Amino acid sequence: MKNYEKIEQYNTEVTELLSNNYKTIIENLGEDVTREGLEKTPERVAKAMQYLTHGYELDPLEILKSALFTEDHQQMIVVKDIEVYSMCEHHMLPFFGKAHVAYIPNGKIVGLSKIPRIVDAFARRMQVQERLTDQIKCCIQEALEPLGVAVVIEAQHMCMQMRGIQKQNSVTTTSSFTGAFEKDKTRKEFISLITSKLS
Ligand SMILES: Nc1nc2c(ncn2[C@@H]2O[C@H](COP(=O)(O)OP(=O)(O)OP(=O)(O)O)[C@@H](O)[C@H]2O)c(=O)[nH]1
Ligand SMILES: [Zn+2]
Repeated sequence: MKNYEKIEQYNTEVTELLSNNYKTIIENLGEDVTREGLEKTPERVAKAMQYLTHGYELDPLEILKSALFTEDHQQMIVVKDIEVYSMCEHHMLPFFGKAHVAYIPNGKIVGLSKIPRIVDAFARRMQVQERLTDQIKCCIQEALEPLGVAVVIEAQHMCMQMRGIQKQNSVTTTSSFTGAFEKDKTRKEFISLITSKLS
C-alpha cells in the first residue's frame, strides 16, 4: 500500500482520546454535549481533525522518489493552481488558496500527480504559509536535484477573516526559489506562466 492510501483509516485509540478532549471543549464552551445534534460531534471532530492533519503520516520525499523517470528535458515544468487547504498553527483555523510549482529538470522528471500530492502532504499539517512554501521547494530540490525549483502560494487566512483583524479580501503571497529561478529572466518566465490564462 502506498503511503497516501491509508488517509481514511482512523486510529481508534487516537479517535477516542480526541473525542474525549472535544467533549470537554464543547462543554467548556457552554454547550450541552448530550443533545441530539452534538452527541456524535466529538467523534466527528476527532476524525475531521485527524484528516486535516494527515500529512504527518505521509513521507513527501518518498512520494516523489516513487515516480522519478530519467528524461533529457531541460525546460521549465509548471504545475499551477493547485488547491491548498491547510491549518494555521497559531489559531488552528484554515488557510486556503493556490500553489504554483515549477522546476527545471536535470536528468530526472517526476510523475506530475506527485507534485500536488506533496503539496497536500505538507499542507495537511499545522502550518505557517512561509514554512509550507519552503518545505515544498526543499523536498523537490532534494528528490530531483533539478536546475531550479519555484514555489508560489497565494492564500486567505480564516484567522484574519472571521476573527481578529477581520480583513475579508486580503490575500497573502509567499514564494521560494532555488537555482535557475534566482535569475531574473527565469523567474519572470515562471511568473508570466502562472499568471497567464489559457482558456
Ligand atoms: N507569518 C505568518 N503568520 C501567520 C500565519 N497564519 C497566521 N499568522 C499570524 O500569526 C499571528 C499570531 O499573532 P498573536 O499576536 O500571537 O495572535 P493574536 O493575538 O490572535 O493575533 P491577531 O490575529 O492579530 O488577533 C497573527 O498575526 C496571525 O495573523 C502564517 O501562515 N504566517
Ligand atoms: Zn491564524
